[in-house]
Amino acid sequence: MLQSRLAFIGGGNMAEAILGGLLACGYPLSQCVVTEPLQARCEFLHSKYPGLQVLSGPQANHLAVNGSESVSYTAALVDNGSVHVNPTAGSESFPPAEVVILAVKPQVLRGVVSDLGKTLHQRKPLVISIAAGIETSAIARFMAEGASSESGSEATAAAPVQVQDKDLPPVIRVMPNTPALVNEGATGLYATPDTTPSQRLVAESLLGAVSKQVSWVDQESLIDTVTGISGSGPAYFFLMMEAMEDAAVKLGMDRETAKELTIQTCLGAAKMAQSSSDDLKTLRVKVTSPQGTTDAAIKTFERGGFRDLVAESVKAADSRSKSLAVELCGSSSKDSKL
Ligand SMILES: O=C(O)[C@@H]1CCC=N1
Repeated sequence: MLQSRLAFIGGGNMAEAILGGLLACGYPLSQCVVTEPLQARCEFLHSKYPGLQVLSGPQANHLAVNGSESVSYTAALVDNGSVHVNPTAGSESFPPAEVVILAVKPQVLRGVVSDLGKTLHQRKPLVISIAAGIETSAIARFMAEGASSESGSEATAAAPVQVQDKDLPPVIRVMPNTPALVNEGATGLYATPDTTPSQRLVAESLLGAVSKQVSWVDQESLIDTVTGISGSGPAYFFLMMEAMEDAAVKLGMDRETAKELTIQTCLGAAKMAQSSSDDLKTLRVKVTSPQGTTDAAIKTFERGGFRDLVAESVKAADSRSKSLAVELCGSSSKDSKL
């Protein structure tokens, strides 16, 4: 696998899932740095991944992207006083990041990217965003705001943008899902036209480390649909499993047995769907004997408007992803169909 120097901005669950998957595939720990504002989370990451560079404090993101020589790194620690690092890595220098993975919540992305604007503009790493809803054009705008501002730390909508788009780092927007935590993720990716094939390959192999399915979409608005299907999708299946478990309990089964049978049924159905040459409808019909038990259940689902409800729910997630862009960024990309 390609072994670019990686900076994870944000050390939450998805960052950890990607990092953990990469390390499990043999990606060198020394090529990764994570920034994380919460001290308890830093300590957790330190203890789970001994030797991992975990930076915290106001300069952490800049250090992670810029890298540091041994001397200035130590000086930065002393001068700043609030950058905490894994002591085992404290005496090492580390190079600038070639890939920056934005793994912070969409609500704080603007501040983080704007603050990093000058550094990103100078270093031009490949930027990969996993933030739901935030479009690549908005990320470019935040970088430009930060790169153009005097301090590089103030994000205001009115900041004059002097930096040209062509001078900004390329951005790839991805939507993984939480099964990445168990190496079973499904990820959608969208690359802006200024990314190169080798940058796309880097993104694909990084996300591929924790995803069994990696799919590119050619319109950015389809990332919102990826969110509606696979990003949010695990929750739909958990809801279905909860409902099945509750139904069996109501019929007199103990909860543990109901849970185990439900989970294995879900897993078995998914494995059959994945390995069979039959399409999903054929697989369903094959379980459904005419006038039998499954037929009774499926007819009840259909009468209750199950398909319309699912379509409406996926559309609601897709629409929410699009409206997040407007709420948090004040505008949407050209190809969004709002
Ligand atoms: O619910 C959310 O906003 C995020 C995006 C995809 C999964 N969870």
